[in-house]
Amino acid sequence: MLVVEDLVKRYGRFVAVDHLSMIVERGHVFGFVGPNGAGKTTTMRIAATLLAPTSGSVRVAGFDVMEEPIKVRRKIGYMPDFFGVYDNLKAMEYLDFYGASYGIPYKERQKTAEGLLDLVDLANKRDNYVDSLSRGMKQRLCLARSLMHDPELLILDEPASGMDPRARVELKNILKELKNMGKTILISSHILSELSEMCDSIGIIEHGRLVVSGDVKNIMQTVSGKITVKIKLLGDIDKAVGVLKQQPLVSDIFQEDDMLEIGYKGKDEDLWPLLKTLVANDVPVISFSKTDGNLEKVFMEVTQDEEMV
Ligand SMILES: Nc1ncnc2c1ncn2[C@@H]1O[C@H](COP(=O)(O)OP(=O)(O)OP(=O)(O)O)[C@@H](O)[C@H]1O
Repeated sequence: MLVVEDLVKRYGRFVAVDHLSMIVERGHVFGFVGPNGAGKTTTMRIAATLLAPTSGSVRVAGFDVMEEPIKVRRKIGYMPDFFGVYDNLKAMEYLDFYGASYGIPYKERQKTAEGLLDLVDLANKRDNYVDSLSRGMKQRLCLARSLMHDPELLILDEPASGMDPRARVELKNILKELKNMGKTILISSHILSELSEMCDSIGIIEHGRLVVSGDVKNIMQTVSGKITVKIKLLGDIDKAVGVLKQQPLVSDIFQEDDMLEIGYKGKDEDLWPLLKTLVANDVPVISFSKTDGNLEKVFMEVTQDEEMV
């Protein structure tokens, strides 16, 4: 759905995006993560046809952003990180205004706007002035605005920034619904944990370069080279630790009460022999499960800027 190839953007001599290539598959939610100034907004603005690249290409649904920007704009819904709203309009009028600018007939855009106000949970604010809405509500309205022309690809630049925890959960639910509706979503954040649960794949960007990208689980395994296994025990922790220490594929062992968390350098199919060994040694295992590990650790491993998570 979105193909970025060898993209470069320079501001004078400063390189903001440095030979970046990535692919966002149709129907996927792709998390674009990186510290402040990494080049996320620049990349997204180029994909949204608002900024010209220095070199390289970006294609949306097969259309090049430089060669066919109008066609690209029909395909995308863009929510910028900073946006203005027209304060003398009511929520419904605001969406209607955007619908009209896309040339959507009156009846159709009224129906679409009502549906979108429902989706972003603002139906009860349809006749309130935009100016009077809270920041989180304005953000949701802006998301609804970007959906008025039923785009296939949503480009959301830090949509959760400044939202309180409740608003973030609500945003996650809205994005889930949009994914179920078949939308492709490119969403950025400098907070990895915000994205890890809702994304199919992520790309980590630093200094304009894509440091790592792909399926969330694969990334964690590739980068850290190990999987994490949680083992719950009915006592006899020392015995379990003793047995685990003798296993060559076990790299680290952390203990928390009756739970052990281990780093395991094997593959999925190497896990059952480990469980078998524990049980054969009379270790009282009551649960044994592979977890997704800690994405934050991966983020810190592949980037150098300590302040970002
Ligand atoms: N118009 C501009 N002129 C000069 N430099 C710019 C311009 N726009 C962005 N930059 C620089 O390019 C780099 C990338 O900026 P960008 O906004 O793309 O980063 P970001 O990853 O979106 O960061 P943030 O999370 O802070 O929004 C930054 O160092 C920024 O200062």
